Amino acid sequence: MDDDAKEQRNPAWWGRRAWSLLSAVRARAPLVQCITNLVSMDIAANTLLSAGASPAMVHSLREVPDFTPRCDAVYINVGTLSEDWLPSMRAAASAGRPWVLDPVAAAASGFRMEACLELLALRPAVVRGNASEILALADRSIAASSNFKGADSSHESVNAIEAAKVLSLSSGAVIAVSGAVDFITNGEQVVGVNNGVAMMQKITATGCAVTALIAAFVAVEPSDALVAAACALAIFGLAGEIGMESSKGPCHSQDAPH
Ligand SMILES: Nc1ncnc2c1ncn2[C@@H]1O[C@H](COP(=O)(O)OP(=O)(O)OP(=O)(O)O)[C@@H](O)[C@H]1O
Ligand SMILES: Cc1ncsc1CCO
Ligand SMILES: [Mg+2]
Repeated sequence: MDDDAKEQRNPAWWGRRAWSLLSAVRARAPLVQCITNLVSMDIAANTLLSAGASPAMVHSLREVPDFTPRCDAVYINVGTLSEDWLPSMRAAASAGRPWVLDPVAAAASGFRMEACLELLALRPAVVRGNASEILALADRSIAASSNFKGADSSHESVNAIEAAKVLSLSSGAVIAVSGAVDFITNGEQVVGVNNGVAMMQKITATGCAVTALIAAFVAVEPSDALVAAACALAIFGLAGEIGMESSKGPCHSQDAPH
């Protein structure tokens, strides 16, 4: 192992990298075009703004030729995919900007799976999904799994590490699997991020929001998507930990005041 790889095993190195990339986002305010699902638009835009980036929810095919080349990164999310939006996704992914894919519920239908695989062939810098989504992209037979939960994961992230490595090597993208521990791989190295709180699964589109943040980090560190993705996931997880300290979380019916 060379000196740089040894240094990367040091948690202090990761802390410094995460802080320096967040500082770069704040200083440069990268413009991130988001073609994302209707559920996630607010939380993704607010996540980008809170980190210092500039979000733009621009999804018309007619705007892509003018707008996408001016962006620092592109974020594409298939959560509420329709036939109308797929051409915009294809065009924005092909515009020569670094881009990041969120394959929400990839196994939900043949249409969605084909769209994800087609987009994957357009060379995203990073794909961030939950364990079920990454497993399904790596092996379509997982799509037939009986405990399929749509946009939610029915698998643990640790059980998708090998699939993520295979998918990374076959696609050329860095693959990030979110969960109790987030795992990020370029097919050889695997980095684990242990931040976050379980409550984040109970807020819709937190996964979509962190993928948007990954796009902002890729915008300021396009030459090292593995580090960009891992640092974005760590910062987002830390934000969740800080939020947990001041929040009581969602109110279940048995806890509600009578
Ligand atoms: N058990 C857990 N403990 C700590 N953090 C978690 C846990 N589960 C998820 N997270 C964090 O929550 C965020 C969203 O990850 P998750 O895997 O739930 O995404 P997702 O299923 O794609 O979400 P969505 O589709 O709602 O956007 C990530 O930052 C992840 O690290
Ligand atoms: C609930 C849901 N359905 C489609 S996208 C989305 C947001 C979480 O992925
Ligand atoms: Mg998701």
